[in-house]
Amino acid sequence: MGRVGVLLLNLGGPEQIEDVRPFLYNLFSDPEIIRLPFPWMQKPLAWLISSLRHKKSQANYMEIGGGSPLRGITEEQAIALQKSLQDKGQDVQVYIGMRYWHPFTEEAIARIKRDGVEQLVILPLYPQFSISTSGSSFRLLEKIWTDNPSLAPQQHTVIPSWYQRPGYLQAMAQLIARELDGFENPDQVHIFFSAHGVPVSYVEEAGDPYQQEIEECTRLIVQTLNRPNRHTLAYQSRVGPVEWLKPYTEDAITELAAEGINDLLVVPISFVSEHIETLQEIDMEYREVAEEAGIENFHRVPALNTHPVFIEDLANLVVEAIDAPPLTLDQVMRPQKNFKMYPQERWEWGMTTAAEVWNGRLAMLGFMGLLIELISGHGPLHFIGLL
Ligand SMILES: C=CC1=C(C)c2cc3[nH]c(cc4nc(cc5[nH]c(cc1n2)c(C)c5CCC(=O)O)C(CCC(=O)O)=C4C)c(C)c3C=C
Ligand SMILES: [Fe+2]
Ligand SMILES: [Fe+2]
Repeated sequence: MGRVGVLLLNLGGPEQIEDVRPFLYNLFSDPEIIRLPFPWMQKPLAWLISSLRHKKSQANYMEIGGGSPLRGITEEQAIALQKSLQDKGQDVQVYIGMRYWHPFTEEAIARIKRDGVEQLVILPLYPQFSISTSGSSFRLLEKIWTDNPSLAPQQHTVIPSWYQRPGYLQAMAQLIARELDGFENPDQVHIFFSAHGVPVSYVEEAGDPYQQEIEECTRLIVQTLNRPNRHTLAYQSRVGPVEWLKPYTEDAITELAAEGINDLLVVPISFVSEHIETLQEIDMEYREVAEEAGIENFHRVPALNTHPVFIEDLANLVVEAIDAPPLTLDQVMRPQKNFKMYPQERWEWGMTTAAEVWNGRLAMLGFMGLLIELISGHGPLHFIGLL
């Protein structure tokens, strides 16, 4: 066996307040985050959204100290994983490839090439697969290696998702049990699983398995926890005007409060590190929603970060992947290529789904034109004197 490397894939986050705008630009430039019919629209729209959103986003990052802790935590996870692999007799180098901020995936691939890694294990730090997260990073890797085949390692294997791993489930159950036992009446606490949302169209039109994996993951954590508490699953962090997976976290919290729930324990489940959505959105925004709705005791389970049971399980997962027959990017991405993706749809006449989608697209184009005109002060409506 040649030199082995592990590539940890993650989202990345702005490290300082000035990074927020270019970070948002990178995020919205990703066609897996905003699915548009024409590639040429992607960059102008990314520029527009990052320009309109960055102030609000910066204010949120200011509330957690001016930047995302994601890079630091991911680096600690990489060090802990490498150590755990060494303890198992595996001489493996661990790399980090972020999708939207430093260290970028491209940088990681250059280092992997320079170090002469021959066999690469690709491990996303997202327990559940989504087109918008792991899928996006896989697509980027595919592109890097297609554009420059000399950068590809001799052999690679992909771990698409791993939410059903026993160590991950045990670590989550341990953290939940510890928080439950901090309440006065642990059995009366309502456990509230809050997953990052995605637009409904990802699941219903593009075939994203994310919702199904989140539901299954919640079921397995509850089973592993083996406590009598009631629980709810809801989706947070909605962005933009389209419909996202429901119930929305804020609505579900308000409904539970109306039912008379007094003790709520929030469990973030789509991400294994502390980040803006746990530290600001849950700890500040949703806490306020809950308290205003009458919930007296609002607690949150910390993210796994470098929980030893979790890291040990990741190391076992890597060892198993090294020994198993490889699962290539092509094999993992092939089912996605058969999904109904917007730009590849075939046209049929009448009020078909495709017609509705095109109505939506044209309306969106008009809306974008209007926004650009409102911001720039130039355009056809100004020309004919309507603005
Ligand atoms: C599994 C986790 C995540 C999914 C699924 C996901 C989908 C998704 N996200 C956006 C838009 C934004 N995400 C932002 C930050 C962000 N997203 C995730 C995770 C998932 N996203 C994380 C961990 C972070 C935070 C990184 C950090 O800085 O700590 C942001 C920026 C923050 C903000 O302005 O609110 C946006 C915007 C979409 C549109 C989407 C699915 C289509
Ligand atoms: Fe996100
Ligand atoms: Fe948010």
